[in-house]
Amino acid sequence: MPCAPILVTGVTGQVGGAVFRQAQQRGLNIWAPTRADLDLTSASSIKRAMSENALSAVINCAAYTAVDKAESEPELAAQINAEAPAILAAETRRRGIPLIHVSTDYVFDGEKSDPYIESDFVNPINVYGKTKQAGEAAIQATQPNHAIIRTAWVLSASGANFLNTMLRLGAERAEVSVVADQFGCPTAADDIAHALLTVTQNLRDRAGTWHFVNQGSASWYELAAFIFAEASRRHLATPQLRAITHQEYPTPARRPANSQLSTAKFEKDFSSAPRTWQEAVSDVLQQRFS
Ligand SMILES: NC(=O)C1=CN([C@@H]2O[C@H](COP(=O)(O)OP(=O)(O)OC[C@H]3O[C@@H](n4cnc5c(N)ncnc54)[C@H](OP(=O)(O)O)[C@@H]3O)[C@@H](O)[C@H]2O)C=CC1
Ligand SMILES: Cc1cn([C@H]2C[C@H](O)[C@@H](COP(=O)(O)OP(=O)(O)O[C@H]3O[C@@H](C)C(=O)[C@@H](O)[C@H]3O)O2)c(=O)[nH]c1=O
Ligand SMILES: [Mg+2]
Repeated sequence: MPCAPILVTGVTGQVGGAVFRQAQQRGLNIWAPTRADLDLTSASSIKRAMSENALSAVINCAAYTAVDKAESEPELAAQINAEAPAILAAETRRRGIPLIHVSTDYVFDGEKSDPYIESDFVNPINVYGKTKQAGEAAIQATQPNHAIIRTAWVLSASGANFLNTMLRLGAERAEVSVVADQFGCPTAADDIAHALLTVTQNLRDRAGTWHFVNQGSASWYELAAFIFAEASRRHLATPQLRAITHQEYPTPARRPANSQLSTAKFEKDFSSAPRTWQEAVSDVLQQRFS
């Protein structure tokens, strides 16, 4: 009997799109409805979509990801990032299938100086982070058969992300200023997708939270400098890049000063080590310019 499909949400996004493409390459049976067929703001839409098919697992890649806008739309962000995962948790539990859920480094406050491990205290400092943390908590309380994969600073060739913002601003302006006092782990959507499929296929009776990011860390400024150096190598015009503090770049949402994640647990449990962020970002730029 062929295996029932894996439901993947967020297929029009960076991570969901990459999961969909890689799953197809692996010959997996995937069902990836868009928002029109599965609207995460509607409990009845989620339940209806899930009852249309027998499913073997759910990978939830959809989210409200506009960090600054979330500060003025907290209810909508909570519906998508907290209430929808709670419903997915209840529905997957009822069906006896695992829920693989994507979460974020922004569940941490950024006060730690070392990379965060999975058991570290969560203390989100913005609305987006609070709603993502509430989603994690709902899943942990409802569905024993789950994997929460926290990732960070997601980049892809076509998505709405920092890399594409920098390339756009770099083409428009002579000078670009970027904060140099917030540190994290830039990560390619393709690498996260690979990790999510590895977890989905090897979860067995394990449950829990794992961190997955590309290796190494950078400030947003260092990431911008790397992106422009690679662009310049390809003979594109690049701006003067200026390092600033986060106080010099006021935003509606506060962001953690250090949200590096340790991947030691993922590497041990899934026998797989991520590549460096520089390799991953080079790859994204290669795709972007080809
Ligand atoms: N982007 C990042 O830097 C990071 C992301 N993450 C997490 O990774 C996951 C994937 O993020 P990423 O791929 O970057 O996200 P994107 O912003 O690229 O995509 C979000 C996806 O969610 C879908 N979505 C939003 N609202 C709804 C809704 N009401 N009903 C159905 N679908 C909806 C969007 O659909 P539509 O196209 O219709 O809007 C889109 O497919 C998320 O859980 C996010 O929190 C974690 C760390 C960093
Ligand atoms: C556009 C721009 C941003 N910045 C700063 C603002 C901010 O501190 C930092 C990054 O801004 P962005 O809005 O691109 O990134 P942000 O939305 O904070 O990215 C986050 O998204 C969510 C979904 C996550 O889960 C996180 O892991 C993280 O990737 O760069 C500058 O300093 N100069 C600029 O020109
Ligand atoms: Mg953003």
